Order: sequence, then structure tokens, then C-alpha cells
Amino acid sequence: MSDKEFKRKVYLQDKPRKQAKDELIEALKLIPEIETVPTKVALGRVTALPIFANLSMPHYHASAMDGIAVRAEDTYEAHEHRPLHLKKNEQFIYVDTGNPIPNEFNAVIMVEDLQEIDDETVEIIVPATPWQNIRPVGEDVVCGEMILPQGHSLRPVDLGALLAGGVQELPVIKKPRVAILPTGNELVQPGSTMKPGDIIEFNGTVFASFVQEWGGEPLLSDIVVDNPKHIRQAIEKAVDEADMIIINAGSSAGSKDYTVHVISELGKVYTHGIATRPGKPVILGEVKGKPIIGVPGYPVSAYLALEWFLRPLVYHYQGIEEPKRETLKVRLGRRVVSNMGAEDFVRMNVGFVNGEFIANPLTRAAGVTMSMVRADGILVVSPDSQGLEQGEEVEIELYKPLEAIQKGVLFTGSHDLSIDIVSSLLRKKDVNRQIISSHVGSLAGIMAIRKGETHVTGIHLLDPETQVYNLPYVEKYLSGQDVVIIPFLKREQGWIVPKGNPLNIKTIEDIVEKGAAYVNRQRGAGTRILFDSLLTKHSLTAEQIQGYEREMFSHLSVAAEVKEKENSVGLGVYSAASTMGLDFIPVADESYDLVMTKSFFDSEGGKLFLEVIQSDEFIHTVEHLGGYKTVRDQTPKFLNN
Ligand SMILES: Nc1nc2c(c(=O)[nH]1)N[C@H]1C(S)=C(S)[C@@H](COP(=O)(O)OP(=O)(O)OC[C@H]3O[C@@H](n4cnc5c(N)ncnc54)[C@H](O)[C@@H]3O)O[C@H]1N2
Ligand code: MOO
Repeated sequence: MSDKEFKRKVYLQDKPRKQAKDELIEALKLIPEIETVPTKVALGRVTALPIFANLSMPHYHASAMDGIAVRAEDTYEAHEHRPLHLKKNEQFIYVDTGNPIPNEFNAVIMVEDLQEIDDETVEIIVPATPWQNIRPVGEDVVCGEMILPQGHSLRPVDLGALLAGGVQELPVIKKPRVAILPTGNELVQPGSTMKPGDIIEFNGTVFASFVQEWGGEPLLSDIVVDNPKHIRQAIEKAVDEADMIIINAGSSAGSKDYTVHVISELGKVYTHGIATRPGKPVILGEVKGKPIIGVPGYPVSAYLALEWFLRPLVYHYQGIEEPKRETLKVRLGRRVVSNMGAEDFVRMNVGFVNGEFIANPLTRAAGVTMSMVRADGILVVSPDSQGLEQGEEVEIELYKPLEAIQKGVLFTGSHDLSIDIVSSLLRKKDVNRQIISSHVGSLAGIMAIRKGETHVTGIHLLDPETQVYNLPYVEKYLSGQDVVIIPFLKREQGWIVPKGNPLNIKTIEDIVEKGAAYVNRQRGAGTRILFDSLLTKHSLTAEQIQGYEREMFSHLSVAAEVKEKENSVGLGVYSAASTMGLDFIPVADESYDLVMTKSFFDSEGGKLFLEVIQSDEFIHTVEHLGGYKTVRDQTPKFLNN
């Protein structure tokens, strides 16, 4: 078949995930191979047969203590009031722990229970019982006894028992070899010089690492060019070398999505399209009896699909149960909408607030790798649900240890680089005490405190009437709540412009007059409120600002956007400009303060948090960024009316 003969396939199935998996496992009779490996390097491998001891351990009667070997019968007369003397080499010999016990003796008396009279004589006052303090032959392992059953994943202690039982090598299931084929003309190897349209090939490494984690052996191939001929060749080679094949991507309906056609030409396609979001365009098939899985290109879809279909195969091949993740009951901090007819997999952040686990959905975009890095767990919403309400109790699968979630500090509010510094210093004090931050802007941060969804927020909200920062907003929106305001930083806000300030922007009027492309912040962000109040002050309107509608969610995203465009300008903090190598023209000094719930303030985590922000190391690091002054008087204000 040539390129042109491939028709564009646009219709995907919506097969239930479990059905698709069961059909695949059912269709393929995976026959594992067996190999012999040295016991010393067998950690994590799975026994292919029951393993029996070749030796007894110990293989002789051994002293269990340091002391003397005796005949118990010779000691029966010993008594507290009638000490008994024993003669060396006739009635006893000295032994150390582990020494063989000569045939004529049958008990050991510990050195602590002896009185040495002279070089040849000891005195005892308690008789010995036969076989006391002796490890009989085979006390640990008896020759011929089964040390381990078949299908057992070897742990460090198992290796010890095997070696003790004289097993120096053993039959294990061969690691299933998984060929990983990254395809796509846009892909380049990490470290290449990038031009627009290039994408770093990173999925392959993630897949290979998962395969290793699950006990398989990854065979990561070079990038395969997107055409049927090369894809076909790559699959044929992979089928010869591996037990399972992963092909990424081209699983969907694009004009270059050849994968499904090549698989059906070379073998069979069982499924194309499953009822999940994300991850829908998965292909499940076989070539020459080997499973082949086409996973979508988008990283999140790809990793989930790998877990749904490859993980069971890898474990099934090894003949062991797939380990289950811990689950946790949580209350939803926000509503989660869902597709009817498909399972939704929603990445979640979880925090322990006011004695309850509160979970909030992260971005649903399938291209955001960082959402997998940040996720504390995943919520699976069933196909017959239209969504779950705020406050509803649900169960999620955990991606992180419970302790880390329990100790995590939730920060929801306006992003500032100093919060990342607090996070790393906090972690230095306690590895489990990290900041889980959502950058939602100042007002949304205040609302999160109000709804009990966060421990801390960072805000910089100028009240246009009083020209006072923050306090008026806290009093307005958090009245009646137990919160603590901590004066935190003074920071410079200014115009972030490309290096050299090509449009020579100095004032807000310049943005209008020079037709600069403005990079705005989202509604409710302190920087947005500052910009809007500058507009009002200079009698300008939003319509006069080019780009006003496009909203970014952090200072750094504004700076990243400015870096992309010669004629652009944004409003943000100095540190964001300098991090991106951009110029900065100061506009205003503002107060960025922290608000925390009283219960967090009083908690262990709150105390550590305060210790960190008052530390010399923190103050020094923040001031070194430039554009900041830390507030020396961080006296907390309690709001409780
Ligand atoms: N008309 C339709 N378009 C799309 C559909 C659809 O149903 N109809 N489904 C969308 C969904 S959902 C997904 S998921 C993607 C899957 O697309 P493909 O599997 O064909 O993947 P590509 O388009 O080739 O790539 C998507 C994206 O991922 C990047 N990618 C690919 N491989 C790698 C790699 N090895 N490392 C890192 N990144 C990789 C690729 O460059 C793209 O940016 O289709 C939607 N479209
Ligand atoms: O189903 Mo795609 O896999 O949403 O991202």
C-alpha cells in the first residue's frame, strides 16, 4: 500500500475501557519465557518455578551464643547453694556464636552465666537443659524444603534465604521486552536545536521508565518518520525483537495518522477508540500474536493509556497481580463536569484543610505534562455521570504518599516567585512539607480561603477608593472568618518589554499610542486590577488596548508571551522580567501580603511556614531576585469579628 491509498479515517469507536482490555488479554495467549539468573542480581524478578533448598541452614549444629559447650547431664547438680565445677576439654569446650558443636556435647551455657575459676575450670550455678542455645541443623532452612513458591516477586530478604539454602541461581520469568516506537516528523531528540513546530521526543523516555518500573525491559527505538512504509518497517522489526509493541502517536484521525491502517495490514485491530476522556484514540491490536498498542500523542492521554493497557499486559506476562494504588475519600472543592458515555480521568490536587481532605481538579488539557507532575491523585468519573458537585464526597486514587498530602501546604492565590522559594526552604525543613500551589489570582485566592479550600493565599489588591492594599478586600470578603494577615513583601510592578524596549514604552499612554500588543492578566488578578485602575486614572478604555481580551495566569506566563513578540508589553513583577531576560520599567510599588486561616496559622505547618519567611536565608534569597523588599515587621493581624 502506498501513502495515498490510506484513507483518512475519521470515525473512532467508544468501547468501554474494561471491555477493550479484557478482549485484548483474552485474544492473546501470552506465553512467558523463562531464564536462569544469578540469585545475587534477581531482585524484583518473578520466580518461574517453586524454589527448593539445596542445603540446610545451618548445615551443622551451631552454637547460638558465646560460651561453653557442655553435656547437659553433667550439669544437673548445679545449684545456687552448690556451685558446680566443670573441667575444660573433658566436660566443656569454649565456643563462639556460630561455631560447630562437637558430637559429644548437647548444650551451650552463655559466658555471662559462668564464673572462671582458673584456666582449666569454670563454675556454674544453674543446670543446662539439653539443646539450649544450640541452633540445630536446618533451624532456618531444611534441605529439600520449598523456599519460595512460583510467581513470587523477589525481595531483598528472599535473596538472603535463597543463598542460605544454597540456591545460587534460579529460574525466573524473562522480563517482557516492550518495543517503544515514537513516530512523528515533528519530533526531535532532546538537546536538538529547535525550530518552530519541533517537539522534543519525551514520551518515549516516560514509557521506557514505566516499563522498567513494572518489571519489563524497554527497547526504545529512534524516532520513526511519519509514513506508512517506515512505520511498517519499524513495526516488523519490533515484532521480531519484542514481546509487546507501543507505537506513539498517529492514533487519531489526522491526515498522517497511519498507525491503525498499518496494524490492520500487518495483523489485527481489536479496538480503535475507547470511551474515556482523555485517551480516546487508543488502538489495540496484534501482529504475529504480539500485542501492539497505539497510544495517543498527547502526553497525559498517552501515559493513562499505557497504564490501562500495557501495565496489565506486563504484569500478566510475569504472572503477578498488578499492584493497586492507595485510595482516599475526599470532598470536592469545585464542581467537576463530565462527559456522559465516557469515563473521565481528572487529575486532582488534594490538601488537608480544617481536618478534611479537599480535592480540586487540575487542568483537563491532555497536553499538560506538568499536570501529571503536580497531581496528587486521579478521580475517575463513571460514564453514566454528568458531573460531580462541589462538596460531594468521592474516592480518588493516590499518586503520592498520604503523609505528603496530609502535610502539604495549600497555596491558592496570586503567583509570586517568592512562594517557590518558601516551598523549597520548607522542604528543606521537612521533605513532606511542600507547597501545592494553584495560581488563580488574588481575588480567587481570597475566595478559596473563604470556602475553606486553601491554607494560605498571597494577594496584592489595590483598593481604588482608599489606595490601600489588601486589608480593605480582606475585611470585605472575609469578615466573620478566623483569618490572619501577614505583611509579606513590597514589590515593584512595571512594564515588561522585550530587551532594549524597542517601542520605548514608558507610560500606559505609550501602549495605546504605539499600538503595542498588551499581554493581560486574568480578571481578579491584582495586576489586572492595577492595570484597570491605571486605565481609569489616565481616562483610557479597555477597547483602546490591543490584546486586552487575552488573559495569562501568572507573571511568568506574561513574561514568556512578551519574549515571543517584538511589539508586546505586559504588566508584572521585576523578577519575572529578569528571569526571562526582558527589560523592566517600574510603574508602582505594591504590597503583596499573605492571608492564612487561623487553624493553619496555629498548626505545625503554619509555624514552619512562618519560621521560613522570617529566616535570613529567605530574606536574602528574595532580595537577591531584585524588585523586592521584604517587610521586616511581619506582625500578624488577626481578623476575627
Ligand atoms: N479531528 C480529530 N482530531 C483529533 C482527535 C479526534 O478525535 N478528531 N482526537 C484528539 C485527541 S483526543 C488526541 S489525544 C490527539 C491524538 O492524536 P495522535 O495520537 O494522532 O497524536 P499526534 O497528533 O501525532 O500528536 C499529538 C501531540 O502529541 C505530541 N507528541 C507525539 N509524540 C510525542 C512524543 N513521543 N513525545 C512528546 N510529544 C509527542 C505531538 O507532537 C502533538 O503535539 O488527537 C486529537 N485530535
Ligand atoms: O482523548 Mo485525547 O486523548 O483527549 O487527549
